[in-house]
Amino acid sequence: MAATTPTAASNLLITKKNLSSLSLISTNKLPTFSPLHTSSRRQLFIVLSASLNSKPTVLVAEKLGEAGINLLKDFANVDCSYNLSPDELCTKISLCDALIVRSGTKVSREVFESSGGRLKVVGRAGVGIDNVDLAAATEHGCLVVNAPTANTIAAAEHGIALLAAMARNVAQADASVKAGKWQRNKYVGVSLVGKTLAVMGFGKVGSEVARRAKGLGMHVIAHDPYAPADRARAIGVELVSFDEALATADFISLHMPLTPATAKILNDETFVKMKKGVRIVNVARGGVIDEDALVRALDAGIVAQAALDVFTVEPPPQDSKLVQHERVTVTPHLGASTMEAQEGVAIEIAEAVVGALKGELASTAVNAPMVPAEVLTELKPFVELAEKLGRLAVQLVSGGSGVKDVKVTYASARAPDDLDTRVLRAMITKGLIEPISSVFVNLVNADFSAKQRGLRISEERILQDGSPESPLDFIQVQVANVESKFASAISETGEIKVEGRVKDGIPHLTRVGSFEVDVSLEGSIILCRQVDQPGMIGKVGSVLGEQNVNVSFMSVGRIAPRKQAVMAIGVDEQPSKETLKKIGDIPAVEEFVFLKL
Ligand SMILES: NC(=O)c1ccc[n+]([C@@H]2O[C@H](COP(=O)([O-])OP(=O)(O)OC[C@H]3O[C@@H](n4cnc5c(N)ncnc54)[C@H](O)[C@@H]3O)[C@@H](O)[C@H]2O)c1
Ligand SMILES: O=C(O)[C@H](O)COP(=O)(O)O
Repeated sequence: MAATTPTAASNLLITKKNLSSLSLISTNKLPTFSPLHTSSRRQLFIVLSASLNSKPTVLVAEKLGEAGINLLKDFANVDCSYNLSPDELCTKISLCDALIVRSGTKVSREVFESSGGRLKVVGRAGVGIDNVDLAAATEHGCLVVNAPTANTIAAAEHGIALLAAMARNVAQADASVKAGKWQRNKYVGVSLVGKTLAVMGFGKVGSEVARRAKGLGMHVIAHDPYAPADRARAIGVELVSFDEALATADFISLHMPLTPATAKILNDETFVKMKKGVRIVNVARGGVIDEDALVRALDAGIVAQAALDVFTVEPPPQDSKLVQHERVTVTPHLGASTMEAQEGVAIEIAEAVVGALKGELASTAVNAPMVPAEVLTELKPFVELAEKLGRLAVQLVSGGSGVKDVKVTYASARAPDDLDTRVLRAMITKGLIEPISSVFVNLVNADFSAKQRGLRISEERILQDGSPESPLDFIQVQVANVESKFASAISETGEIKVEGRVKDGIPHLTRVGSFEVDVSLEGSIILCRQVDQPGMIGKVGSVLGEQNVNVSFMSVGRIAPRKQAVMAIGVDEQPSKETLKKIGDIPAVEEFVFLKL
């Protein structure tokens, strides 16, 4: 009877029944464990795989500060090609590992599709990522990073510049003088001091604008459904409802991101709720204002003036009524355009892109879990453990049983709030999916890939007594409603169960089904169920030794003496089919499975 069932992951199942001849080999290899054997340990946060061997190529599609370009050049081939048409970008992208843009380049789904899987990182040299199709990036496993802090002050200063320039008609008066006129009465402005400014969006830029406006003697209120009231209070700003902000403000300054919820948030309906003669500044995104409605509100005298740095379509059409309106001051998206901000943004994005290309987890990732460096260092061995448990669990499923329901249990002495499991879940998902598919799973697309495959992953935390020094005691992965090619992997409750711990920084498999084992998760593993009797370790070890397969670790878990036992054997090399057959031929061996890590 044929004994092997090779799967997509080249696993081998040999059951005792299927074996014919028996041959015993003398023991010539003692089981050894080398905790220093780390050569097979893989980079944990691989965002890139192919480019690690050769210099990656970074396409810089918009002007970037020199310091950033130099940083990139130290690590990659840098192609600075500005003003590419969408077609040219799609053509070039298939040769690039990373792309860096500002707000002027649309990184559409077509760009990701055209990349043929090579594009691994998109760096947005700035804050707003509304020009990047994030869903498409995630589906293609492409990390998107931004530079969220370096241009904050520049944007806030530009907001204040527009506020003051608008109030004193600076742009209009300048144009008038240059046209040979001297209209001192026409350009009488309004004062800022004592006026109420409503900051809409109290994030990085909004709070800096608020701080500066207070310095100008303005009464500042803010609307932001997600901002903590104490942060606002700390700089003397009261958080109010949207309607209250509209009803009480003399000036409104917009600082929220463009999202489905904020698109055209200022529209015909909301303009009528404003104080007559309100003045509006927008350095956020053009799309948060219904621009036609703004023209109507200006003409109706509801809005006295507007100062706009951003537009729904950039550049706006030349004959735009809004841009040409005499009470509107415009700048061509200059919020981030200071020498200082552009150098800062360039360095911030170059470091993020190079880090991502090196396989490090970016702290400014937009479409992947952001894990602070110190947390990551602590979680690193558990991340490796998580992926390997996923790999083991899925390889234990017998062909034909679709994996749908996976339960992950994290046992820890830390309070749930102190343990961010997103990275661990992503790596378990990677382990579960990669051995049985051609999909490349990373932190970016793990949840998406699981959903695509109908894989439901539920998570449970067990709060343990003891010191919370280590983030986790053990991780358990259970696959429900499947059969196993290694019957002993099925627990008392009917699921495939594998459990692991980290010992001395090395991930270990510590339970299979109901059997306690202890094998370091390096190289590959043979699980073997046998009748517990003397000499078994030696017999299996000698079969492997004879074939020059190095055993790195061996452990035996048993129900009771002389009853059934499960032996877990770590091997550095992949044993041949003949070797595995010989193991199965050992009389006491009832079933065994070879699992690749
Ligand atoms: N003109 C420029 O050159 C320039 C430069 C920098 C930033 N920006 C833009 O400015 C905006 C703010 O940037 P940031 O760095 O301060 O971002 P941020 O994420 O720090 O702040 C955005 C704030 O908006 C809040 N918000 C979300 N939805 C809201 C809603 N419906 N109503 C009110 N507030 C809401 C968020 O809670 C957050 O506090 C972004 O759109 C960014 O793209 C423009
Ligand atoms: O979102 C941003 O960071 C600003 O809008 C700046 O965009 P820019 O990089 O195109 O100047």
